[in-house]
Amino acid sequence: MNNHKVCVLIAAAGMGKRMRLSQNKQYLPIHGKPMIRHTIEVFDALEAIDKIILLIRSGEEEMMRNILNTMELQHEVSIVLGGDERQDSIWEGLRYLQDFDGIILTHDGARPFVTEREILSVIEGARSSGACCLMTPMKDTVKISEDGNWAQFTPDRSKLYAIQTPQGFHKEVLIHAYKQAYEEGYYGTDDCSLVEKTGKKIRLIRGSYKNIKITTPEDLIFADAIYSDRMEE
Ligand SMILES: Nc1ccn([C@@H]2O[C@H](COP(=O)(O)OP(=O)(O)OP(=O)(O)O)[C@@H](O)[C@H]2O)c(=O)n1
Ligand SMILES: C[C@](O)(CO)[C@H](O)COP(=O)(O)O
Repeated sequence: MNNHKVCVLIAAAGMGKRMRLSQNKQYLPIHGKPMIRHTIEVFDALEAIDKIILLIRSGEEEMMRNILNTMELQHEVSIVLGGDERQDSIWEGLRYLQDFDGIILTHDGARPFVTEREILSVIEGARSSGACCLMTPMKDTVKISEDGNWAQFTPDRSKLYAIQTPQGFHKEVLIHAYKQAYEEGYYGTDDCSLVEKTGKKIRLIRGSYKNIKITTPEDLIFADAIYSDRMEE
């Protein structure tokens, strides 16, 4: 698998409802540049990446093309329309990649602070294990509740990991998992959960607490701090 090509599917076709804005959060500025541009730049800088596919919302083609036109890209970036849920968007990317064979990375456009080192570790994990993702050990105590009002129980924190993207797969592993998920009507919040359901084990790779997903408004405060910290490194 060492010589196999690597393609990244960047999911940017969400609404960003939890940001409570009238626009898709992908275009919000972080230190003067749209969030999605930061994300694309990290992957574009890597020689280990062969293809970049951007999953976007219908109606946002011009906005995305304008951003790409202002960048000095090393890679050709293809734009593909996403679907209703994140899973549907990734599936559209997989359908677009029918002739591609190799390693597929999936990444959230809303995780602009991923590093080159983390991406390379996921490519290596995908090559050696077939399926992997970045994680960080849980820092908080987690409770299970059916209704959000009353706690049922507290899982053992030493066995809990917060899962991030990129997630990396041999293409056939991911395609098999997606087909099975759609047959079973299963929707997951990440790609690894679909692969787990096929019985395949997922390799967990230690990531960084800085690889946050911009999800709610206060994440922009953390984003500014992480960006400033990076500039000082
Ligand atoms: N139909 C969708 C839904 C989500 N995503 C992408 O998946 C990533 C992770 O999803 P999330 O943070 O939940 O983003 P949104 O769906 O945009 O946010 P919300 O759930 O608050 O609406 C984001 O980069 C988002 O653009 C996507 O490509 N297609
Ligand atoms: C894939 C993911 O980033 C893993 O943490 C996340 O689950 C996607 O975002 P969502 O908020 O769950 O849609």
